[in-house]
Amino acid sequence: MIEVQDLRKHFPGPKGSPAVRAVDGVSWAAGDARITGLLGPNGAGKTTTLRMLAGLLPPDAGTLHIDGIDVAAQPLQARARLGVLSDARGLYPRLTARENIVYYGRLQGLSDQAAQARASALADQLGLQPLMDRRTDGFSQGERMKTALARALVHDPSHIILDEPTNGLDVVATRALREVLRRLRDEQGKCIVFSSHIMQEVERLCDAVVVMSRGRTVASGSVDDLRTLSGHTDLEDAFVALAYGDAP
Ligand SMILES: Nc1ncnc2c1ncn2[C@@H]1O[C@H](COP(=O)(O)OP(=O)(O)OP(=O)(O)O)[C@@H](O)[C@H]1O
Repeated sequence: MIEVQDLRKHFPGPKGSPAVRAVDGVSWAAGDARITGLLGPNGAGKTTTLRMLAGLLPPDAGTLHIDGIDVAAQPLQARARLGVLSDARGLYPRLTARENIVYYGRLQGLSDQAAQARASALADQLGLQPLMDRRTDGFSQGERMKTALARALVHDPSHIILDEPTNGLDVVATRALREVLRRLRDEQGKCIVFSSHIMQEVERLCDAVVVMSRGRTVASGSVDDLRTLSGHTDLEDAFVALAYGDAP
């Protein structure tokens, strides 16, 4: 389970301007064996929230817990339970897909043998086999995403966070990713959180949705709860009403 409580992060604004309130009082919880969507328009604070959860950025205030472990107080223990697929993907272009995955496994404390075995198992699971011994330089967006996902899963984390994972993916790759995430939820009980700005995408996959806007949590619940809360049956209308208030 992931719990985020009254999280805040401000960045200094350009000279003479007020600080950017990237995250300004965000609270939510994501349960095990569930897929939770962090839904918000551009600049809502989703990436900043996920970066703090991953221990990559210190919060100004608030707390983050993974299975009750305080990310600030015990970052290594928290990190061990977390698989992170960042927006940037961050693969080493001169290494093959296999080497990228194994290297990360080694960083996570796996033996070489265990990391190699995990890489092969994940390659089967994600349909990566034909790519495993190619350098990732020149990989397509979908190939990069699959490799980065395998790398995020190499240490078999119980929690997985994904920042806009379908960015740049075609419809087939998007469907394949959805299927993988469903299997991780249903067969392995993983706690999965992913960010998106597309309501329809969240509807197809998520058990629970947290709507963020301007650095705050503005609504949370099931997709049906959000429809009821906003008074709109059309999902796009519901999202616009919740995220932008009275905007068109
Ligand atoms: N390092 C930084 N320095 C200054 N401002 C930042 C920094 N990182 C993020 N911001 C600002 O914080 C706000 C929230 O950004 P964030 O990337 O978290 O939003 P997001 O919801 O992930 O948006 P998107 O969907 O466009 O990726 C934005 O206004 C952004 O410009």
